[in-house]
Amino acid sequence: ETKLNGYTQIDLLQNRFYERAKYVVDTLRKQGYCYLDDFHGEVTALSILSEVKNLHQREKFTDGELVSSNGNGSMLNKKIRDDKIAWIDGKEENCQTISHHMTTVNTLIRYCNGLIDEYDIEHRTKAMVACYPGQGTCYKRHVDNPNKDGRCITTLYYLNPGWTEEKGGMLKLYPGGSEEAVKILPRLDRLLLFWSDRRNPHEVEPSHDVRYAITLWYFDKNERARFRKKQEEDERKKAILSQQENGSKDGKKD
Ligand SMILES: O=C(O)CCC(=O)Nc1cc2ccccc2cn1
Ligand SMILES: [Mn+2]
Repeated sequence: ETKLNGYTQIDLLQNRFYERAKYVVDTLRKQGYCYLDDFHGEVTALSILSEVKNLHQREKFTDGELVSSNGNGSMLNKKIRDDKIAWIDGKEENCQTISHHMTTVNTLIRYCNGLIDEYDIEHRTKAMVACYPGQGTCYKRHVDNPNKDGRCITTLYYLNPGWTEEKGGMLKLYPGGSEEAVKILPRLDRLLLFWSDRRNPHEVEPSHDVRYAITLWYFDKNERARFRKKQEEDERKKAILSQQENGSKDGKKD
Protein backbone atom coordinates (compact mmCIF):
# COMPACT_ATOMS: atom_id res chain seq x y z
CA GLU A 1 0.00 0.00 0.00
CA THR A 2 1.11 3.63 -0.45
CA LYS A 3 3.50 4.77 2.31
CA LEU A 4 2.95 8.37 3.49
CA ASN A 5 6.18 9.34 5.28
CA GLY A 6 6.52 5.76 6.58
CA TYR A 7 2.88 5.35 7.60
CA THR A 8 0.48 3.07 5.72
CA GLN A 9 -3.17 4.06 5.36
CA ILE A 10 -4.03 1.49 8.07
CA ASP A 11 -1.52 3.05 10.47
CA LEU A 12 -3.03 6.49 9.89
CA LEU A 13 -6.57 5.16 10.42
CA GLN A 14 -5.57 3.37 13.62
CA ASN A 15 -3.77 6.49 14.86
CA ARG A 16 -6.89 8.53 14.11
CA PHE A 17 -9.03 6.13 16.20
CA TYR A 18 -6.38 6.12 18.91
CA GLU A 19 -6.23 9.93 19.03
CA ARG A 20 -10.03 10.23 19.28
CA ALA A 21 -10.25 7.48 21.91
CA LYS A 22 -7.58 9.24 23.96
CA TYR A 23 -9.51 12.53 23.79
CA VAL A 24 -12.81 10.76 24.64
CA VAL A 25 -11.43 8.90 27.68
CA ASP A 26 -9.59 11.96 29.05
CA THR A 27 -12.74 14.09 28.65
CA LEU A 28 -15.06 11.42 30.14
CA ARG A 29 -12.70 11.23 33.12
CA LYS A 30 -12.70 15.00 33.48
CA GLN A 31 -16.39 15.90 32.97
CA GLY A 32 -18.29 12.62 32.58
CA TYR A 33 -19.42 13.39 29.03
CA CYS A 34 -17.80 14.22 25.69
CA TYR A 35 -18.85 14.89 22.12
CA LEU A 36 -17.16 14.51 18.74
CA ASP A 37 -18.41 16.64 15.84
CA ASP A 38 -18.20 15.63 12.17
CA PHE A 39 -17.94 12.03 13.38
CA HIS A 40 -18.59 10.32 10.00
CA GLY A 41 -18.53 13.34 7.69
CA GLU A 42 -21.61 14.98 6.13
CA VAL A 43 -22.17 12.55 3.23
CA THR A 44 -22.32 9.48 5.50
CA ALA A 45 -24.34 11.39 8.12
CA LEU A 46 -26.96 12.32 5.51
CA SER A 47 -27.05 8.72 4.30
CA ILE A 48 -27.73 7.53 7.87
CA LEU A 49 -30.44 10.21 8.17
CA SER A 50 -32.17 9.03 4.98
CA GLU A 51 -32.18 5.42 6.26
CA VAL A 52 -33.68 6.61 9.58
CA LYS A 53 -36.34 8.67 7.79
CA ASN A 54 -37.13 5.62 5.67
CA LEU A 55 -37.61 3.54 8.84
CA HIS A 56 -39.96 6.26 10.08
CA GLN A 57 -41.98 6.25 6.84
CA ARG A 58 -42.20 2.46 6.93
CA GLU A 59 -43.85 2.77 10.36
CA LYS A 60 -41.00 0.82 11.99
CA PHE A 61 -41.14 3.03 15.10
CA THR A 62 -43.20 2.11 18.15
CA ASP A 63 -44.43 4.51 20.84
CA GLY A 64 -42.06 4.92 23.81
CA GLU A 65 -43.65 2.69 26.50
CA LEU A 66 -45.82 4.29 29.18
CA VAL A 67 -44.43 4.32 32.72
CA SER A 68 -46.84 4.48 35.68
CA SER A 69 -46.11 7.70 37.55
CA ASN A 70 -46.18 6.33 41.12
CA GLY A 71 -44.49 3.06 40.25
CA ASN A 72 -47.25 0.73 41.49
CA GLY A 73 -48.72 0.29 38.00
CA SER A 74 -51.85 2.26 38.86
CA MET A 75 -53.96 3.72 36.10
CA LEU A 76 -52.13 7.04 36.42
CA ASN A 77 -49.99 6.10 33.45
CA LYS A 78 -48.16 9.37 32.94
CA LYS A 79 -45.99 9.72 29.86
CA ILE A 80 -42.41 10.50 30.91
CA ARG A 81 -41.24 10.13 27.34
CA ASP A 82 -42.70 10.97 23.96
CA ASP A 83 -40.04 9.44 21.72
CA LYS A 84 -40.88 6.83 19.09
CA ILE A 85 -38.25 4.11 18.87
CA ALA A 86 -37.04 1.31 16.60
CA TRP A 87 -34.51 -1.36 17.71
CA ILE A 88 -32.08 -2.13 14.89
CA ASP A 89 -29.42 -4.86 14.81
CA GLY A 90 -27.97 -3.55 11.55
CA LYS A 91 -28.86 -6.56 9.37
CA GLU A 92 -32.26 -5.11 8.36
CA GLU A 93 -32.75 -4.07 4.75
CA ASN A 94 -31.94 -0.44 3.92
CA CYS A 95 -29.91 -0.03 7.14
CA GLN A 96 -26.42 -0.45 5.68
CA THR A 97 -25.12 2.97 6.78
CA ILE A 98 -26.75 2.62 10.22
CA SER A 99 -24.83 -0.68 10.43
CA HIS A 100 -21.62 1.14 9.39
CA HIS A 101 -22.26 3.62 12.25
CA MET A 102 -22.59 0.71 14.73
CA THR A 103 -19.29 -0.87 13.65
CA THR A 104 -17.47 2.49 13.66
CA VAL A 105 -18.60 3.29 17.23
CA ASN A 106 -17.65 -0.29 18.22
CA THR A 107 -14.10 0.39 16.96
CA LEU A 108 -13.89 3.71 18.83
CA ILE A 109 -15.16 2.07 22.05
CA ARG A 110 -12.69 -0.82 21.61
CA TYR A 111 -9.85 1.72 21.56
CA CYS A 112 -11.39 3.51 24.58
CA ASN A 113 -11.65 0.15 26.41
CA GLY A 114 -7.88 -0.20 26.12
CA LEU A 115 -7.51 3.11 27.98
CA ILE A 116 -10.21 2.60 30.65
CA ASP A 117 -9.21 0.19 33.40
CA GLU A 118 -12.34 0.56 35.56
CA TYR A 119 -14.49 -1.14 32.89
CA ASP A 120 -14.13 -4.15 30.60
CA ILE A 121 -16.33 -3.33 27.61
CA GLU A 122 -17.10 -6.21 25.26
CA HIS A 123 -20.78 -5.93 24.34
CA ARG A 124 -23.44 -3.38 23.50
CA THR A 125 -27.18 -3.18 22.97
CA LYS A 126 -28.76 -3.04 19.52
CA ALA A 127 -29.13 0.46 18.10
CA MET A 128 -32.13 2.34 19.43
CA VAL A 129 -33.24 4.73 16.69
CA ALA A 130 -35.39 7.43 18.30
CA CYS A 131 -37.63 10.12 16.85
CA TYR A 132 -39.22 13.05 18.70
CA PRO A 133 -42.04 14.05 16.33
CA GLY A 134 -42.06 17.73 17.38
CA GLN A 135 -45.14 19.49 18.91
CA GLY A 136 -43.36 19.79 22.26
CA THR A 137 -42.47 16.12 22.63
CA CYS A 138 -39.78 15.61 25.28
CA TYR A 139 -38.15 13.16 27.70
CA LYS A 140 -38.27 13.93 31.43
CA ARG A 141 -35.13 13.98 33.59
CA HIS A 142 -33.80 10.45 34.18
CA VAL A 143 -30.67 8.33 34.58
CA ASP A 144 -30.07 5.65 31.94
CA ASN A 145 -28.64 3.06 34.34
CA PRO A 146 -29.60 3.92 37.96
CA ASN A 147 -29.35 0.36 39.34
CA LYS A 148 -26.26 -1.33 37.87
CA ASP A 149 -27.84 -3.19 34.93
CA GLY A 150 -24.40 -3.34 33.26
CA ARG A 151 -24.57 -0.35 30.94
CA CYS A 152 -21.53 1.90 31.46
CA ILE A 153 -21.31 4.20 28.39
CA THR A 154 -24.22 5.80 26.49
CA THR A 155 -23.46 6.93 22.94
CA LEU A 156 -25.93 9.22 21.18
CA TYR A 157 -25.52 10.03 17.48
CA TYR A 158 -27.58 13.06 16.37
CA LEU A 159 -29.05 13.47 12.88
CA ASN A 160 -30.57 16.96 12.74
CA PRO A 161 -29.12 19.23 10.05
CA GLY A 162 -29.60 22.95 10.64
CA TRP A 163 -30.95 22.40 14.19
CA THR A 164 -31.06 25.54 16.34
CA GLU A 165 -31.93 26.09 20.01
CA GLU A 166 -35.16 27.86 18.94
CA LYS A 167 -36.40 24.40 17.90
CA GLY A 168 -35.99 23.24 21.51
CA GLY A 169 -35.02 19.57 21.80
CA MET A 170 -31.74 20.40 23.54
CA LEU A 171 -30.28 17.58 25.60
CA LYS A 172 -29.90 18.92 29.15
CA LEU A 173 -27.21 17.02 31.04
CA TYR A 174 -26.60 17.47 34.78
CA PRO A 175 -23.02 16.11 34.97
CA GLY A 176 -22.02 14.75 38.39
CA GLY A 177 -25.68 15.26 39.36
CA SER A 178 -24.87 18.98 39.65
CA GLU A 179 -27.73 21.47 39.32
CA GLU A 180 -26.24 23.63 36.59
CA ALA A 181 -27.13 21.89 33.36
CA VAL A 182 -25.04 21.55 30.24
CA LYS A 183 -27.12 22.00 27.05
CA ILE A 184 -26.09 19.91 24.06
CA LEU A 185 -27.33 20.84 20.57
CA PRO A 186 -28.50 17.63 18.80
CA ARG A 187 -26.80 18.67 15.52
CA LEU A 188 -26.11 16.44 12.51
CA ASP A 189 -23.07 14.15 12.73
CA ARG A 190 -22.44 14.82 16.45
CA LEU A 191 -21.51 11.79 18.58
CA LEU A 192 -22.14 12.35 22.32
CA LEU A 193 -20.82 9.89 24.90
CA PHE A 194 -21.47 9.88 28.66
CA TRP A 195 -21.28 7.52 31.66
CA SER A 196 -24.71 5.79 31.78
CA ASP A 197 -24.97 5.72 35.59
CA ARG A 198 -26.17 8.27 38.15
CA ARG A 199 -23.33 10.63 37.24
CA ASN A 200 -25.40 11.83 34.28
CA PRO A 201 -29.06 12.64 34.88
CA HIS A 202 -30.39 14.12 31.62
CA GLU A 203 -33.57 15.18 29.81
CA VAL A 204 -34.71 16.21 26.35
CA GLU A 205 -36.36 19.64 26.30
CA PRO A 206 -39.67 19.93 24.38
CA SER A 207 -38.91 19.65 20.65
CA HIS A 208 -40.77 21.79 18.12
CA ASP A 209 -39.45 19.99 15.05
CA VAL A 210 -38.81 16.34 14.15
CA ARG A 211 -35.65 15.22 16.01
CA TYR A 212 -33.73 12.00 15.28
CA ALA A 213 -30.96 10.23 17.23
CA ILE A 214 -29.37 6.77 17.41
CA THR A 215 -28.39 5.40 20.84
CA LEU A 216 -25.93 2.56 21.51
CA TRP A 217 -25.35 1.47 25.14
CA TYR A 218 -22.08 -0.33 25.96
CA PHE A 219 -21.88 -2.92 28.77
CA ASP A 220 -19.23 -3.47 31.42
CA LYS A 221 -18.68 -7.25 31.38
CA ASN A 222 -18.59 -7.77 35.15
CA GLU A 223 -21.49 -5.48 36.11
CA ARG A 224 -23.57 -7.10 33.34
CA ALA A 225 -22.71 -10.63 34.55
CA ARG A 226 -23.68 -9.74 38.14
CA PHE A 227 -26.94 -8.22 36.92
CA ARG A 228 -27.81 -11.31 34.82
CA LYS A 229 -27.06 -13.61 37.78
CA LYS A 230 -29.30 -11.50 40.02
CA GLN A 231 -32.05 -11.55 37.37
CA GLU A 232 -31.88 -15.36 37.19
CA GLU A 233 -32.06 -15.63 41.00
CA ASP A 234 -35.12 -13.37 41.06
CA GLU A 235 -36.74 -15.50 38.36
CA ARG A 236 -36.09 -18.67 40.38
CA LYS A 237 -37.51 -17.13 43.57
CA LYS A 238 -40.63 -15.99 41.69
CA ALA A 239 -41.08 -19.49 40.23
CA ILE A 240 -40.78 -21.12 43.67
CA LEU A 241 -43.22 -18.61 45.20
CA SER A 242 -45.84 -19.21 42.49
CA GLN A 243 -45.44 -23.01 42.87
CA GLN A 244 -45.97 -22.67 46.63
CA GLU A 245 -49.06 -20.50 46.01
CA ASN A 246 -50.45 -23.04 43.52
CA GLY A 247 -49.50 -25.83 45.93
CA SER A 248 -51.40 -24.16 48.79
CA LYS A 249 -54.39 -23.52 46.45
CA ASP A 250 -54.39 -27.24 45.45
CA GLY A 251 -54.13 -28.06 49.15
CA LYS A 252 -57.28 -26.02 49.85
CA LYS A 253 -59.16 -27.82 47.02
CA ASP A 254 -59.29 -31.36 48.38
O1 LIG B 1 -32.12 12.05 22.52
C1 LIG B 1 -31.43 12.39 23.50
O2 LIG B 1 -30.74 13.43 23.49
C2 LIG B 1 -31.42 11.54 24.76
C3 LIG B 1 -32.71 10.82 24.92
C4 LIG B 1 -32.70 9.77 26.02
O3 LIG B 1 -32.20 9.99 27.08
N1 LIG B 1 -33.27 8.61 25.67
C5 LIG B 1 -33.44 7.48 26.44
C6 LIG B 1 -34.26 6.47 25.95
C7 LIG B 1 -34.48 5.32 26.71
C8 LIG B 1 -35.30 4.26 26.28
C9 LIG B 1 -35.48 3.15 27.07
C10 LIG B 1 -34.87 3.06 28.32
C11 LIG B 1 -34.07 4.07 28.78
C12 LIG B 1 -33.85 5.21 27.98
C13 LIG B 1 -33.04 6.27 28.40
N2 LIG B 1 -32.83 7.39 27.63
MN1 LIG C 1 -31.40 8.66 28.50
